[in-house]
Amino acid sequence: MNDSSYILIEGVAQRFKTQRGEFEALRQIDLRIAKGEFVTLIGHSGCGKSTLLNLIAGLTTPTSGLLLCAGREIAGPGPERAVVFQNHSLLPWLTCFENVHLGVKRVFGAGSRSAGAKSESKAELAARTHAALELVGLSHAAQRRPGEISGGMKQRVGIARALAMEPKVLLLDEPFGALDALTRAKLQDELLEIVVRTHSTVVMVTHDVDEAVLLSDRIVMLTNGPSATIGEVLTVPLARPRQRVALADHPTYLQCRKEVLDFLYTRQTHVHKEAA
Ligand SMILES: Nc1ncnc2c1ncn2[C@@H]1O[C@H](COP(=O)(O)OP(=O)(O)OP(=O)(O)O)[C@@H](O)[C@H]1O
Repeated sequence: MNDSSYILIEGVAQRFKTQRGEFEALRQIDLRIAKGEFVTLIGHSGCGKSTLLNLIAGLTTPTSGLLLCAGREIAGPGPERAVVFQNHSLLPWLTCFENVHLGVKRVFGAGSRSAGAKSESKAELAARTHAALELVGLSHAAQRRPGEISGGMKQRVGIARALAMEPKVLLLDEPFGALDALTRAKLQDELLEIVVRTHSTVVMVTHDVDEAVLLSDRIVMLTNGPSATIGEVLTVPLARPRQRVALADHPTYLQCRKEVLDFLYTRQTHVHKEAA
């Protein structure tokens, strides 16, 4: 393993058994993601973006092919790979603090550390939890429950929970999909800052071309399913830190945007057959 193939995906295919027989969602996926890189997966609805992200998360195993993270086979979920879903999946009866703390305890608490690593004290676990909530600007809402905060705040708690576990890889499945445009823009900006601070490797599923260009080092464009594969990979040569307003009429930004739109709406028109 070297830093340029921190996540290595080779010859991956995913087939599902359905009532109408076997359905091939993904075929021949080959991708190397460097340490610290921000990669987005984009493609039409149902092409297999979440299927690929779930494979990297270790939530599913491929029908064929190989996935490695830091040189080790991905054989299941692991604390080095945290996932944030669109529906933020918080436990409604716990406060924001407790929701984040739960993840922190699982990774750093008593009995959870790998051999040789010392489990942390109660005070240390609480400090980690507070720090994560602060990172996403939610210290003031620590004692509130999910039902008492907005959708954007819930999503920030989900991100705080993932970040608090200090994952090497952050996997985001349309984390801002359910939010209004302004909240979405604010969270994208926060994510940009957090990623710079934490040097995380990020793989993010999105439908949003502007989001992909603004956030990514590379955009992986998937062909339509069934049997989707990687159609094109676009490198976004924009310097960081990136400012959305300054980029809005930047020629490189506009060119990248055009290339992704061309791929999606000229080279991949949306004809998709759902699995049974
Ligand atoms: N467990 C499963 N069994 C059968 N088919 C499945 C299963 N999971 C996903 N599929 C099918 O695989 C294809 C890819 O699904 P996936 O959810 O990965 O797409 P997606 O690109 O993330 O879609 P969207 O953008 O709409 O969220 C779809 O046709 C879906 O119906």
